[in-house]
Amino acid sequence: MDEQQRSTFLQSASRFPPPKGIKLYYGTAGFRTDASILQSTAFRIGILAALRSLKTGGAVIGLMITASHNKVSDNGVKVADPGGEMLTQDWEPFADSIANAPDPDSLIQLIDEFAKKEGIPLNGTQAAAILLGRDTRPSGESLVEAAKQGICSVIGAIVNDMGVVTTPQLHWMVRTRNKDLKASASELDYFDQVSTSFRCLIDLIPKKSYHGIGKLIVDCANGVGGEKLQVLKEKLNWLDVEIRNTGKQGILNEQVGADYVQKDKVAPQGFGGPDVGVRCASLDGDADRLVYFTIITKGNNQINLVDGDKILSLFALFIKDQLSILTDDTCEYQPRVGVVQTAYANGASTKYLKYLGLQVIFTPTGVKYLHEKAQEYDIGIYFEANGHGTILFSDHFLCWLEDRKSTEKCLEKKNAAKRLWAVSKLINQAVGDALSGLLLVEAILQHMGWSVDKWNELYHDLPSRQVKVKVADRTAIVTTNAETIVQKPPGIQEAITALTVKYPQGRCFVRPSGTEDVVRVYAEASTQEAADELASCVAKLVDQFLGFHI
Ligand SMILES: CC(=O)N[C@H]1[C@@H](OP(=O)(O)O)O[C@H](CO)[C@@H](O)[C@@H]1O
Ligand SMILES: [Mg+2]
Repeated sequence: MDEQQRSTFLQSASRFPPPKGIKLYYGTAGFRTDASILQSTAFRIGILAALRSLKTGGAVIGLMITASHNKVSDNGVKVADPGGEMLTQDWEPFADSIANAPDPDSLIQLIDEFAKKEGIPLNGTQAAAILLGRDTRPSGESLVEAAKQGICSVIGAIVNDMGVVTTPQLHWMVRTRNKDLKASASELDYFDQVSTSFRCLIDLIPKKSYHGIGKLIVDCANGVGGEKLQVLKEKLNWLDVEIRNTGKQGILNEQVGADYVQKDKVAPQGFGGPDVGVRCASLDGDADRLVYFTIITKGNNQINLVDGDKILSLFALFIKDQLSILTDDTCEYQPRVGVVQTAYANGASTKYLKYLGLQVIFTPTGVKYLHEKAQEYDIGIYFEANGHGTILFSDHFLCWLEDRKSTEKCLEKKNAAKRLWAVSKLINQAVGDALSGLLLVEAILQHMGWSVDKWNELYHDLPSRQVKVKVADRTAIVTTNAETIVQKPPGIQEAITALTVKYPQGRCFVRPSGTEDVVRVYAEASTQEAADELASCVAKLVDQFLGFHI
């Protein structure tokens, strides 16, 4: 790096000392911790984002300040790569090392070495471009400022602050700008694209099968999703949607939102007796997760949960139906469809998807793994049970589809092509997006004329239980086979298997969490009592092998 660059780094880095005695990690979803200790991380990851842009030939890179479904006092920093996907895993060790560099000199040395190794020019000759966004957390503003200072300390870097946006909106903007350099890819463009493609799907519903499906109530986790869904509601003149928990009164993610509803299997705050039987949905704090539910009876907040696995099944079914209208065995080109899940997917969902004739693949937990796998297909559909997921379409498939859409003579086939095209425009192909996912669910339910109960009947979830175990060192557990088998410490897998085979339809696995200091235990069996018992026995086993007493 040249002298001017070195002195610019030195001056700005001295204003952002790292927190003492704390080690930070770029985990499953970027850095995430108490907001009060993130200033230096935001600054340093600002630098990283600018370097990433330089490395990718000046492509637009995203930097999002959010801690998703965590409590309001937390915050986080994560980076979006040129395709709108998560930062490449190769750069995570560099992110860790600069976040933890003890002083400006060691920080500059790390940057210098890394830039040399990666062949990144640090002499101001090339421009870097960064899009910045944040969720509604009060700490967001000052962290955005810190990130801006980091970005601007790389000479020639340009930063564009998009303000308060959902995480998927920022990823979408990054992807769209890089795909089409002329595209403005503003928030308005996002709303235009999703509302136009949603309307297109509704207009393509065969009139004879059209039935109204009634009101929808959406819990917005008191986060950013509330104000954005309001924009869509107005744009679509969508009268049958009621938006709750918009953050005007309640606290972000406190007993509200998709994570709370999915993990605790209860209705969020602000929902009750009058909502029994109504189709309800929950977004998380930064609107990248979505689940549906219905309240079962008045007087308690028990719900029927319609989770990410069921959203995945609905999408897969619709796509398969449209593809089978469009192609037959004589077709030269047979698009490859892949469905990607993790071990947390309910066994009944996997069985259903296989019964549909679809190829189901498993990856380790974490969107980056699922997304990467889904990219290998013409149509790759992925979801985590917690409601994060999307559909990816290959360029080759989209070219073929565009041609079919315009040249197809048969109206039924032409309409199927138009529907798939609209899905590719509506769904956010950068990351899971609760708002575009919600519109796709709504369009498909209307297309099918299905109630939420009918949808939920696609298959019956196997009873399951998830528990967490605190251990001395969770990294002592090493897994393989998409986290379903424990390799280390020796002996534990044999003991888990011996317990699991005692339960009809039993399935159980353990893995260290990537976001919390715990080991997670997941168990499934034919009854709830059996699933609970299996989970609790295996949790005891984990404690015996790894607990604090050894
Ligand atoms: C069981 C579970 O829900 N795990 C979540 C959770 O990861 P853990 O590594 O299990 O802590 O947070 C990740 C990031 O949000 C999400 O991708 C993942 O699905
Ligand atoms: Mg989230």
